[in-house]
Order: sequence, then structure tokens, then C-alpha cells
Amino acid sequence: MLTENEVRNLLGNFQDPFLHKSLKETKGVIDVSINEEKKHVSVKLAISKTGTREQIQIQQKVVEKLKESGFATVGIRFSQLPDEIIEKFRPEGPENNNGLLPSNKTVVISIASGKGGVGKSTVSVNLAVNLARMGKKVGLIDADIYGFSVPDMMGIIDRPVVRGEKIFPVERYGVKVISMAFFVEENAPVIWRGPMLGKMLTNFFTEVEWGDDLDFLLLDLPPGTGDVALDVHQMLPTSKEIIVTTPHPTAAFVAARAGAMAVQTDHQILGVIENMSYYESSKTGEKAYIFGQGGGDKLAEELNVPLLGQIPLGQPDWDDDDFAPSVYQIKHPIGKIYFKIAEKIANMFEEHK
Ligand SMILES: Nc1ncnc2c1ncn2[C@@H]1O[C@H](COP(=O)(O)OP(=O)(O)OP(=O)(O)O)[C@@H](O)[C@H]1O
Repeated sequence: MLTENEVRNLLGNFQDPFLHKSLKETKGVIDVSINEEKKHVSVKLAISKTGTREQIQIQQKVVEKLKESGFATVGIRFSQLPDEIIEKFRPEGPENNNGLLPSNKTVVISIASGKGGVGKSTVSVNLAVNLARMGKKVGLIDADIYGFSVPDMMGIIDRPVVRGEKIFPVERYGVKVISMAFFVEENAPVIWRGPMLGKMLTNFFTEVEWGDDLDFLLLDLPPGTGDVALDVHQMLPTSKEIIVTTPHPTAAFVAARAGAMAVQTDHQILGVIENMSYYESSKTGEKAYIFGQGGGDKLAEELNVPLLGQIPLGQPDWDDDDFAPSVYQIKHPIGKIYFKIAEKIANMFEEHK
């Protein structure tokens, strides 16, 4: 494994993608810290333009190189170089303005879970829809390679339009949706492992025409804490995370590992959502805690983040004209809970605008 200085030297050879100078020259290697025991390296780099496809490319190369050098996990963060340095090295000629996707103002939020079946996709879909109901510009990427359920859940029948090199997402309930399901044969085997998924995700970020700057880009991640989930975590640009759990204390224990993965990859956790919290009788209003109790609270406490909400068991009441089996209507009691959670999330970013 490399020492901190060796990592600095290695990173110093990478080029700033717009200034075409080495990171050594631009003083773009800001921070390197190594956890030898866990074989983890955390790096902070400054480049001239963040939130670009070039950032994602350099990010992938850096992660690849560091893994080749013996690190098991890599955390990577980017910031913008100071204006003086950009001015000093700015190349002649028209500025390259392509590829500002997602833009600097887009908040990327990944929805993660410790295991499958806890409702991660349902939560992703309903958060996206409710952020859009608030008037936010929202994109949703279905990156759960084990089951691309988002299009079905939202009742999406259309497919994205491809024009030239750009893919135009499908819009549903005001959310721009891109799913791996659009690009693979139905029932095709799950061959999309780490690197392939990586390529696909890069394409989602760089070749998808999201239109005006998005406020939020949500990602439905693969469940679990195995290699695939770890790879995806590492590939994401500065992403925030929300962890979904069921109320059973053992479920929360497994979800805590997903939280640990987020921390390890330098992703800030915004909070925990507890799903399938209870069943409420529509006649008596009595609550039955079918899947146990306390898991969400316990996890939130352990991760030191807020419990953003508790979602009871219940189905949306869709009609045949507008079939979206997993989207709760705005007037539905669960729809209202999702709206409140969406408000909490949006408020976390209000002061920065
Ligand atoms: N609050 C809820 N009440 C009732 N059913 C729910 C609730 N949340 C999710 N479900 C149902 O549970 C099942 C699993 O949900 P979902 O697919 O969202 O989970 P997931 O964690 O994304 O699973 P996977 O990771 O395996 O894709 C679905 O059939 C979904 O409709």
C-alpha cells in the first residue's frame, strides 16, 4: 500500500481536465488521508470546474489507480480551485462549456438500504414525486441492477428518446426518469456488475439530457453492502445519502452497515427513513407494529442523523386511467407523509440557495 506522500505524487500526475496542467502544478491535491487497517484512502481534489462529465472521468481514473495500488476502498471529494489559480492557467480560446451535468446546483441524493425488499425503490419514487410536487426540478436514476422496478412502479410505458448522442429521459409526475430497465432486455441475466454498471452510470450522468438545471437528482441504489453497492458508492460524485430501513432492530443493524459504507465513501447521510413502520386500522385508528418497532430511531441515533419519517404499511389507491402502482396520491395519508419528508429534505438545502 502507498504512503500518503506516494499517493500525493500519484495524484499530482493527473491533469486538470480544463486547464490541462497537472494537479501538482495547480496545487489541486488538497488532502490525502489513509486508514491502513481498513486499507481506505480518502482524497480531496480541487479542479477548475466541478459537476462536469470531466470530473466523473477523472474520478473514475483516480479510484481505479488507487485500487490498483492496493487500497480496498477510496473516498473522493472535489472542490473548485481558487479563481486566482484558474486565471493563472486559463487556456486561450473559447471556454469549453459542455457537459455541465449534473450542474453545480444539483443536489445528488442516493437512496440506500442494508438489504433488499425494505422499500428502497418505493421510497425513491415517492420522494422524487413529492419533491416535484413542491415545484422542484427532479431527476431519478434507477440504478438498482438487481431489479429495475422504477418504471413499473411509476406506471411508465414510454421509452426514452435518443437523439444524436443524447438520451432524453421519460417524464412522469414531473420527474425525469432514467432506468437501466430502458436499456436491457426484459429478463436478461444480471450481468451488470461493477465496471459495467459504472459505465452505465457515467452515461446516465453525462449523456442524459436533464434539461434545465435539476434541483435534485435521486438515485435508487442496489441494495446491500457488497461489492456492487460499494463500487456504485465510489463512483458517485459528491452524493448525499438517505438510508431506508424497516422497524425491526435487526434490520436497522444491517442498515447500519450501509450507513458505514456511506461514511467510508465520504457521502454525507441526510437521514433515515423507516418504512413499513406499522399498520393503521382505518376503522379504529389503532396501530399494529407488525414488523417490530424502534429500528429507525435506533439507526438514526447510531448514525447521528435525523429520522426523517416513518411510513406505515398501505397501498396507493390508483385508478385504471392513471396507473402507477407505487405512487401515493397527494391526498393519501401516506402521500402526505412523503410530502412532509420531501419538505424536510428540500429545507436542508434552502439556505445554500
Ligand atoms: N409502506 C409500504 N406498504 C406496503 N407495501 C410496501 C410499502 N413499501 C414497499 N412496499 C412493497 O414492498 C415491496 C418491496 O418494495 P421495494 O421494491 O420498494 O423494495 P426495495 O428495497 O427497493 O427492494 P429491492 O432492493 O429488492 O429492489 C414492493 O412490493 C412494494 O410495493
